[in-house]
Amino acid sequence: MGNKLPNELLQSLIKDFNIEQELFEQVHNDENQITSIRLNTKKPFNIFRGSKNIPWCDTGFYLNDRPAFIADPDFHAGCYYVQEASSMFLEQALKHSTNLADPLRVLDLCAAPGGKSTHILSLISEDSLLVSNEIIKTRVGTLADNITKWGSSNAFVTNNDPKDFSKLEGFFDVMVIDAPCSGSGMFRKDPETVSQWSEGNVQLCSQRQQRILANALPALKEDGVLIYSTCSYSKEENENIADWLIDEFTLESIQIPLKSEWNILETTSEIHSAYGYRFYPHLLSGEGFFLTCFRKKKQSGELKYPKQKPVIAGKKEAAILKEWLQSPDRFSFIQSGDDYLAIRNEHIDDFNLIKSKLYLKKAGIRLGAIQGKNLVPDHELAMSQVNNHSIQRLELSRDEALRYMRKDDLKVETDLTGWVLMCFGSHPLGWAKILPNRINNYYPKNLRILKSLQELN
Ligand SMILES: C[S@@+](CC[C@H](N)C(=O)[O-])C[C@H]1O[C@@H](n2cnc3c(N)ncnc32)[C@H](O)[C@@H]1O
Repeated sequence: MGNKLPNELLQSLIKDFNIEQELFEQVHNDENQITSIRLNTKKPFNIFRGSKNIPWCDTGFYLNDRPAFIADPDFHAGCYYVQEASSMFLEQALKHSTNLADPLRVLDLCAAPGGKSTHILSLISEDSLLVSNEIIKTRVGTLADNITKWGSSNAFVTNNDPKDFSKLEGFFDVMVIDAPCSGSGMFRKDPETVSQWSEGNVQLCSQRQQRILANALPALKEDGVLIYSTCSYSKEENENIADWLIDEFTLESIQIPLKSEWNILETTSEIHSAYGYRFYPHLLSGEGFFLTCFRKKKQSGELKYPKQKPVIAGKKEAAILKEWLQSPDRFSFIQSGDDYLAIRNEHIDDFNLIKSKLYLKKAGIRLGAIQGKNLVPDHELAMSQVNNHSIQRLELSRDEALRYMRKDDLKVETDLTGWVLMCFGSHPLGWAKILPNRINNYYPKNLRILKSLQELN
């Protein structure tokens, strides 16, 4: 049984949005949890039996029950992302506001742990760039790990305050701001949070949302698209923010076509009739969510690129690095400390610019360090969608895959020696160096599965 919902919130939802109180309260006492995942089309796998498509997301699926994801090697290989269904509506907003075939610069400003970022990466073209930012240092590592697992080569991960983005005036074509909020939309999933809700906190969140938006908006181009979302039901964090945005900035509201059977509610804000989209758990299979979308109508200042170029790998090093990529000519090799990064050629100037203005945690694909004439390959290269198909691969059973990711002693019959991609269902999990008498396991320590095999089975 969930906690009683805050009366002030209920009353405002009845008054402003005419919600059916009884059904809304009932669904918050329902103990059946919805589990949904989004597939990585670049890493196909046998999806769980009985999964049903989420109508507003081509790659989103509801699962019949909640499997132990940690015990599923496909999960660790980056074949899917476990994500709340309502928030996958981002796909409709992107499809209807932009041309996804164009090379776009996209900013996901409040990105950890990476649900929206991995979704964006599945939707944009390979020559588009995603800058995925998280302000909180302790959350940016998980964000980078999730993007590494997804395997895309066109993402940069930054760890900056939204105000730092004012240095990138007019840079982005699309800005996704999934803002920190009072979280009422998660009351059903996480009843513990009900007791933390207060009207005062809603006000604080609304002020913080305005600060974040005001700081970030200069970095959006003229005609660029802003997508703003929260997991709150409060009008102060949703429709009122839309009105405030139109008052403060020259923005035009974008309507997103809906199918009536989706049961998503279109709202309009009080002052400027900006469109908003509300998700209620008693009306659809998903948690509480709000999204609104705008086009910027005002010219931003012009951005100057720094003259200094990054350090490009020498010919000898490049020759070594090229061997590890499927289409090496699409990439430039950049030295970063002892390591080399593969950055898509079309993103080199952006890499240079962003590196000079922001704290860049990850960019492109980290290939590894060169020792003597050989590369010691990095985990990012193992997980990437662009590694060379001719790299040696060893297919593991589920049990072997779990042992490998636990970093247990592994004995597998194989004639392979040297660097090998340890795979499950043909998707790499990480590296091993196979010697005639033993296997050196290079699965990253920080990702190691800590549960015992018994607990995993
Ligand atoms: C709703 S969560 C983002 C979820 C993420 N977009 C996803 O889909 O996985 C909001 C994020 O905003 C970050 N955040 C908190 N305070 C912030 C601030 N003042 N400015 C920018 N981001 C902030 C939080 O750390 C959190 O990662």
